[in-house]
Amino acid sequence: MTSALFGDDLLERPRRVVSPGAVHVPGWLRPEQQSWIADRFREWAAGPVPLRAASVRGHEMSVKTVCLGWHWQPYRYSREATDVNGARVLGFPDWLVRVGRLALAEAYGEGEQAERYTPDTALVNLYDDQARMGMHQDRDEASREPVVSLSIGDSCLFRFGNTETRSKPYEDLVLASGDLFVFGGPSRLAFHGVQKTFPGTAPPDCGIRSGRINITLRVTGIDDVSTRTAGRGTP
Ligand SMILES: O=C(O)CCC(=O)C(=O)O
Ligand SMILES: [Fe+2]
Repeated sequence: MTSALFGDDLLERPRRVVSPGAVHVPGWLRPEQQSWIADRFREWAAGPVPLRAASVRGHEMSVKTVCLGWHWQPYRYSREATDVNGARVLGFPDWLVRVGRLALAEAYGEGEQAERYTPDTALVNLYDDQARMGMHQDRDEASREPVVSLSIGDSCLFRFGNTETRSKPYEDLVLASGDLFVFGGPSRLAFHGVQKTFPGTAPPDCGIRSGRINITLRVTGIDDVSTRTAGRGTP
């Protein structure tokens, strides 16, 4: 009873700086926010670019992804999903920019960095019970602004390592539904991956019954001016 009232689960999983610039905030999204985002996920997955497993060096990833703003494929960003169906990806919604700014303020404190943070792409991943993600760096962005990660649904075992190698030292932590994880600064290029999910752990009110959604907000650092003026005739 009191644990439901006073959130013992959150007391047991305190907010934590995992390494300099990498901050884990358990239970940051409220259940109604999680389930609202899960509804948006279903809209995004409906297209124009469907969820797809990206191919990395000829191997399909076990995770399925849909992108907003810019489409990611190994190892670049484009407006059109040329490796899927050629359609232009959905725009990056304003509310997600706001979420990104709130996330940075939560992780690093209020201030100019949080106010100015303007993510322009989101990689939205869906994990089924077997899916995992090998150790990698997020380094296809020209910008080194932080990555904001939001998790909804089943918990997972997340491995967060160092910037030099895929191997130790690293730390394994559980990312549960509603958790925020931000990595920037000296941890921006840390290797990380998802070892496994824990099927059946999605809370009943999170908006998905099974599986895990992870959203990473990023700043591509792509200068769009060349695209916009490519038609010439600009005075
Ligand atoms: O699912 C996660 O928590 C991490 C996802 C990730 O590392 C990525 O999309 O690059
Ligand atoms: Fe990543």
